[in-house]
Amino acid sequence: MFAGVAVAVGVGGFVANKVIKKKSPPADIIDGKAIAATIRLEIKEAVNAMQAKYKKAPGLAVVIVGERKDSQTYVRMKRKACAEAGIVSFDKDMPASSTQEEVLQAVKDFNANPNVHGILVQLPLPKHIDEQTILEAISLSKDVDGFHPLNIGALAMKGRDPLFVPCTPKGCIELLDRSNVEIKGKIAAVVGRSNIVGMPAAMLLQKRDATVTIVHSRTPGAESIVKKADIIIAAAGSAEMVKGSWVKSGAVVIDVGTNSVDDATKKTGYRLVGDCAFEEVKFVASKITPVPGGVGPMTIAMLLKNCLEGAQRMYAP
Ligand SMILES: Nc1nc2c(c(=O)[nH]1)N[C@@H](CN(C=O)c1ccc(C(=O)N[C@@H](CCC(=O)O)C(=O)O)cc1)CN2
Ligand SMILES: [Mg+2]
Repeated sequence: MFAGVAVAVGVGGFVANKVIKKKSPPADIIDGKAIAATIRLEIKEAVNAMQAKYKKAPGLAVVIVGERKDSQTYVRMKRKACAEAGIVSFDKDMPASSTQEEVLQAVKDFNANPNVHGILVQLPLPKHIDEQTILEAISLSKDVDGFHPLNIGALAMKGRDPLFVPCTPKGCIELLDRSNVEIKGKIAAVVGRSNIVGMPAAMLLQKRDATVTIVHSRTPGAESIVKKADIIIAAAGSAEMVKGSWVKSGAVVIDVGTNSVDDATKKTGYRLVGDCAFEEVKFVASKITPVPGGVGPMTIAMLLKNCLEGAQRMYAP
């Protein structure tokens, strides 16, 4: 944001009024990587306490179908995070040619395994597999991704709480809470309406007494709606879509996007950018998450938290 400051400038006895455009100071950075690291330590302590008391560790089944590089990276990160927290991971790596029946069977086997407290199927699945059918086969009490329609339904209802809340939206709320951002009574805009982020994020904000608008690709005047928001969750999956001009001065911006864009200056040939034009938005917002290092690490921390909570419900209901 630019603040117009009128100053008197003297030049060789000549004084003129000149407006100097002064940039607002940049937003505070919400350090998701650091917050996630703190949460992962908290989880590790709780896992140790569970071991000491019940001689049991939480178990997480991680199912991946196919060889997508990004999915393999996320699954590797999840398994490493489990190991560090003392959560036992049960691996099921299946070829892209697996049939829907084979994936269903893997889920059913994990449903029946008493040492498994959480089951996640990495998304997206290969095209020939019906995602919804697989997600609905996961036992409600092990649905650590929170994608089962009954968990989503409870999230949508007043007076009901789901057994599990989807990890990325849960991470967004945790970032707001741990950054002392009040949600109650605030105007919020969620950009994007996906089942795994936008829609549940909107429901969570509403449950916390924010007034929420979901903006999506068919929303007329999206910019002017977003500009009214005190809290913006950008989850459209579109690189740098939310410009500085879309953001109200002082708004808090949570950027869920992880879009890779070509960058010849990088060894990898690409870099990650969010759904917000960070270099513009940071001069308008009061707080903002970076990409990478914002919401992404929280997704994994919340997965561990959900798995721990699932195990705690089984041993100490
Ligand atoms: N079953 C699920 N599938 C998918 C989910 C999910 O929650 N459950 N979410 C996404 C991918 N995802 C986890 O699975 C995920 C995405 C990004 C990150 C992350 O830490 N990103 C880092 C950058 C990592 C990099 O360098 O590539 C960051 O933002 O700092 C973690 C998890 C889709 N599928
Ligand atoms: Mg499909």
